[in-house]
Amino acid sequence: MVKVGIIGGSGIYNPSMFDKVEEKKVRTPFGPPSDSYMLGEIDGVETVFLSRHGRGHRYSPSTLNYRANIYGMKKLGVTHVISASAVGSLREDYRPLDIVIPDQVYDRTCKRASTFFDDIVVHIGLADPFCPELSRILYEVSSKKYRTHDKGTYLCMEGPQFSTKAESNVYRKLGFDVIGMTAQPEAKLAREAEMCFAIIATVTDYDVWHEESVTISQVIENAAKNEQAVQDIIRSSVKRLADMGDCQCRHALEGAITTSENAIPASARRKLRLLISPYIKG
Ligand SMILES: CSC[C@H]1O[C@H](OP(=O)(O)O)[C@H](O)[C@@H]1O
Ligand SMILES: Nc1ncnc2[nH]cnc12
Repeated sequence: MVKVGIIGGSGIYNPSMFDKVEEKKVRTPFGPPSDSYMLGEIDGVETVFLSRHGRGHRYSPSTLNYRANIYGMKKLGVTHVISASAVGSLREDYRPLDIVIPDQVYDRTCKRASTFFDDIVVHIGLADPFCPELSRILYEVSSKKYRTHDKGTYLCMEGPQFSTKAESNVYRKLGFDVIGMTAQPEAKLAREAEMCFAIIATVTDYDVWHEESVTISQVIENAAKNEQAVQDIIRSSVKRLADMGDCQCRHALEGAITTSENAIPASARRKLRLLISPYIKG
């Protein structure tokens, strides 16, 4: 059974693409998520929405609780997560208001808890950090109506300040395509939680290699201009996800739990049961 989670980023705070909405608070062993989850459905498929930064945009990319947000999705039975994100462009041909479905990410964050597994040792594979199948569906749906790029490397910076011109130019020279502040550790955690995860990125600006400066009002204004497009892409993709077959992402922990079963403390078993129970007896 498919259940689709949607994480709304800057400029996307409401699940107005849902048919009916019920609000649910979720408790997690990692603390509180950014907000309540909104439960609903799209064309008969169960859906869950969470505002990444919380209502009123209360949490910055460095302070928001990624572990709680992703754990909450897992606890609600979500199998596929679509993240909506605002990004700056690092190349001329990825223009403001274009849509990008990134296929790679380069992690430059340094202040964030980026694994569920502090109490046991788990090494998952992350060579392809975004689910290729989910990304393909998002691209196919989006490109029918909107100017869409099917790949790109997302440079995830710590923030919350925007880049300097020197940094922006270095990122371009290194071949990165778009820049944002939230793709990691979200993608890592979704993989650890064995959920398919992909990003619909809206280009809001050309970052500072091209412009004199980037301002938050410019980002929010352009993200809001594309809100209807993002909601439309999600609505049209959900039905197709219901037909998506099994996927490697859903088995990411197979063979990845390195700590011997008999060395896993009872407290860790309790805390991590939701994530590791298919692989651990008792
Ligand atoms: C609001 S300006 C910078 C902010 O926007 C993006 O957030 P999100 O990915 O949640 O749309 C970017 O990553 C920064 O966090
Ligand atoms: N230029 C930029 N840098 C970092 N994050 C962003 N989000 C949107 N535009 C951005």
